[in-house]
Amino acid sequence: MAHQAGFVSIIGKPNAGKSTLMNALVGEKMSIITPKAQTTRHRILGIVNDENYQIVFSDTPGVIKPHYALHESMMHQVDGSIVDADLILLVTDIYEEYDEADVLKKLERSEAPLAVLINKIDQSDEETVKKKVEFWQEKLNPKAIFAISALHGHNIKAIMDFVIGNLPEHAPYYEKDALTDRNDRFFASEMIREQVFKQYKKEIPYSTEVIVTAFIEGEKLYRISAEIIVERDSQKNIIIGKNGEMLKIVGTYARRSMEEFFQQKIFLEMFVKVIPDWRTKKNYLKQFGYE
Ligand SMILES: Nc1nc2c(ncn2[C@@H]2O[C@H](COP(=O)(O)OP(=O)(O)OP(=O)(O)O)[C@@H](O)[C@H]2O)c(=O)[nH]1
Repeated sequence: MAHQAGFVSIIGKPNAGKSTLMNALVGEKMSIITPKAQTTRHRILGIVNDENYQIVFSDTPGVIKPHYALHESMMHQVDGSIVDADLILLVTDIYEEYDEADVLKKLERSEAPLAVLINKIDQSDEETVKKKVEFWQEKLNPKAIFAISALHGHNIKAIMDFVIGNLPEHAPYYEKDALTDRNDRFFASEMIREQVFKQYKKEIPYSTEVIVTAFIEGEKLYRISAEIIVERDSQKNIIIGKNGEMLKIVGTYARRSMEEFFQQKIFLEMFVKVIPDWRTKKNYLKQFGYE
């Protein structure tokens, strides 16, 4: 049998459940998940390997109208993943009020086969699901529609079967033992960012970036140093919290996630640094890995 391989892009609005789906499909925690919109800032590859196929999933930032340079970079990554796609999975939230115009506009650029995934059906009822299926059938006439719960793993197998059934014949794009294109430093910084999104309110998560400055793999433990970057002194104080309590909480949870992910004891130290308006400055964005 000829080997199959292809790029499968997971696209949708913020908070639709793209990262949750990606992790469910890949069977590993590749992407961080939080209840807040715009958690994902980079395109992240999650690779599923089998003797006969290689599926390269892309988790992407939620589609928004860009308000500053960071958003522009995020949307470029979405565009790139649509151009590359052999197959597109459009993730929609069952509660979304049919306003997917921005996403649909982006999809116009692609001729790749499309499946619409109606997510979070665990929070819904049969009648609503049926109406949504009819809506998408009418609107896009996609190759397939699945009603799913990414969180509860409902219908994930059906999506996998669909993907494998529509994967082109191709040699593998990555080594057959590769899981992702990202390195350990990236995942460490994402696990800190996940806690920043979970522990702080309002604009703090959106004003924050995390950079891992040292990652030393000792025999007994990994020593990880990171900078939490914010835009203003007032934000720095909030991140640190009274007597450093908030930063301690972030560190504790992030360290636990890292210990699970790396299967290693972790020593984590973090520093908070102010870079005024980093989100709008191309030179900093480049330095932080946004193209
Ligand atoms: N009830 C329910 N919640 C879900 C489901 N899938 C995802 N969620 C929740 O929806 C929220 C957003 O999930 P994510 O996977 O981070 O969404 P995303 O589309 O990657 O979000 P962005 O990074 O903003 O683009 C989280 O709180 C998830 O737990 C689902 O099937 N059912």
